[in-house]
Amino acid sequence: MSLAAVPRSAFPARAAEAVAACATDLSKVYGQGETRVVALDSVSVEFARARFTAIMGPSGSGKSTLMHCMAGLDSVTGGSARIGDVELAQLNDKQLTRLRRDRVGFVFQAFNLLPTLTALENITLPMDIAGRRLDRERLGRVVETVGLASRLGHRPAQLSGGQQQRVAVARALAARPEIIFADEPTGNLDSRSGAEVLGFLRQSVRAMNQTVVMVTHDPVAAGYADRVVFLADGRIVDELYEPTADAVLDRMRRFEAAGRTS
Ligand SMILES: Nc1ncnc2c1ncn2[C@@H]1O[C@H](COP(=O)(O)OP(=O)(O)OP(=O)(O)O)[C@@H](O)[C@H]1O
Repeated sequence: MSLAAVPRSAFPARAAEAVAACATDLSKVYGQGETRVVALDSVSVEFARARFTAIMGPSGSGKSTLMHCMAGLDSVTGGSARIGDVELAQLNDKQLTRLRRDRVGFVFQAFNLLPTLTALENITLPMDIAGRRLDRERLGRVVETVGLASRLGHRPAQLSGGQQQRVAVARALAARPEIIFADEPTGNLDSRSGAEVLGFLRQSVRAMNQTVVMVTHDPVAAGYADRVVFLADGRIVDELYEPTADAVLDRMRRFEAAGRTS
């Protein structure tokens, strides 16, 4: 393929930034006939390495679908989703499972911890399952970063919601994934615990060069990111670098007003 034929991303990373993951003309359609929904409509976007990117947009705009397609949790209808140089559509189920296990970290709104395991066992579980050697230095650093050193022997029920989410963040970080996808990670937390978790995610980007992509409804949460991309009706409509919560809120209001008049 000639270079001219390579589709350029409509929302590329900044010039000097390496790309950790990207979508090119990515489409996702659910259902057919009367129940047909175009959840993603030709989305092109790059997610820069060692950066914290937030995905925002109104309910139903396609945020979770984009994240799920990029993370190999859902198949795409058209276009391409890549992690590094791996084209997800070309992987079979087994290869996708391995990619998610070895190269991707997840943080969900529900903390998804195993109740019978201690915090430490939850953190190391993915590596145990993968048969990977524990990187003790990394683990120590992660545990210190998320402030869990005194809680490692506790089970999830003995931890607050904020602490449980910190365990989930530590679990995602410990395996040193190429990219972490976080879906509303503060959705179940009070604002103080939420701020802590967001601070740790940001710290992992700054101190450990982690790449984080986070779906959120919350302009305050998006204010922790380096960049916000805005989705509306399955399309990326705008982006904001070095966002503040106020600037994000202002942009969201403008989209909502435009949506009401169009
Ligand atoms: N499994 C599915 N089957 C059918 N339609 C779906 C499915 N998942 C999502 N959709 C539809 O696709 C569109 C985008 O949904 P998605 O969950 O990605 O939006 P979202 O921006 O994450 O919304 P929210 O903020 O409410 O979580 C919506 O219209 C939704 O109803």
